[in-house]
Amino acid sequence: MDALAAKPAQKSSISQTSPPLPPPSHSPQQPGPTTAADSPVPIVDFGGFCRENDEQARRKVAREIDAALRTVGFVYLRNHGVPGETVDEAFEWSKKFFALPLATKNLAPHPPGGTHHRGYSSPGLEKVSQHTYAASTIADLRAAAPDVKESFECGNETDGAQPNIWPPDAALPGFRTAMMAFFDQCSTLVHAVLRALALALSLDDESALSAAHAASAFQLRLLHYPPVAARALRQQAAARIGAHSDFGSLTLLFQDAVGGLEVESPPGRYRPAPPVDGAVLVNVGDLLERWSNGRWRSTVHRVGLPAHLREAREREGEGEGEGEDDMVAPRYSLPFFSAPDPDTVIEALPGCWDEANPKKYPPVTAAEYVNVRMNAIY
Ligand SMILES: O=C(O)CCC(=O)C(=O)O
Ligand SMILES: [Fe+2]
Repeated sequence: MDALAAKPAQKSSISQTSPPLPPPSHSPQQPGPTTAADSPVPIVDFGGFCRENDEQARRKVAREIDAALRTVGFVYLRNHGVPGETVDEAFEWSKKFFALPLATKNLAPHPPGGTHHRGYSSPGLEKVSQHTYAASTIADLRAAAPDVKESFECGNETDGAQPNIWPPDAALPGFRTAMMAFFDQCSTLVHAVLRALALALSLDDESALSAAHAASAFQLRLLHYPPVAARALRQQAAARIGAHSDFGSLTLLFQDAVGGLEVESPPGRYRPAPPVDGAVLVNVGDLLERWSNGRWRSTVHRVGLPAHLREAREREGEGEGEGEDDMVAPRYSLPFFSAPDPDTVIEALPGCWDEANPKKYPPVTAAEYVNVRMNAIY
């Protein structure tokens, strides 16, 4: 199947007869319990959504996720259904992959350009940015503050538009099978969260959003941020991942214990989104923000100095202090990006617009939008 081949764009037939669910009883400005003292990201127990016969519990979860995505654009889900051992194993495989010699990793090279996003990218190949720049500008940005990371991308084995690029099986036997098993678990979770979002909007068909992702042409990314001098991150001579928003609909993020992820919420202020034991972080991408007519926020985020190191520094004052030359521990994370099927026309969903709140964005197909963004980062 050629998922990105130009099929005629199909009009969305997603419909809704009742208004979206009302927000939860706590104010949307304070959408529920959060984790670190200064983290704005709420924690929701997703287990209730999986209780098929408990409509009240399912609606409560849908309302809580809706409230979090409307305010912060990020939410932690507990009891998300991806077994803890599976997540741990995925991290182990990622560590084994990145521990291979560079020459072996380069046997699965990421192709040049941004349209075939698979395989291994060595440190410095990708510079994530929020905007579409000319190639020379991207080169300048990279030289000024390189993203100190390496990555491996893989997708659905059925995605003919972007075939996977694996290292030879003998280099890491079992890697491919394990990655695809993890991929399937993550896909299942994305489809479940999409059902919760459809319920939040009171769409007639709870599977309408999930159905618009029927091809599951998603992307699993293994990320390794090697140790880096705290000073370089502080002085912005290097970045782990620069400030950006994601392109697609929903991103799942599993992170190790190191920390350093920050979300820009409220606008103009970065606050931590630290690892939460047993929870997955879920965030909205640009296409879902457009599709929801801005109801759900695609929030800018970045990875830099872990909060405890920044706090220590603040306590020491701004001068050259102890720990200035410290190395920040290596960090591993596993983002999983979903996007609607390429020919899906992204325009305001029912329940997300009316006369008082008209459609904000012109329609665009998922493929058109993602291609513009992808070409800006390689
Ligand atoms: O490594 C992380 O925690 C974040 C990664 C991320 O934001 C991305 O790959 O888009
Ligand atoms: Fe991201």
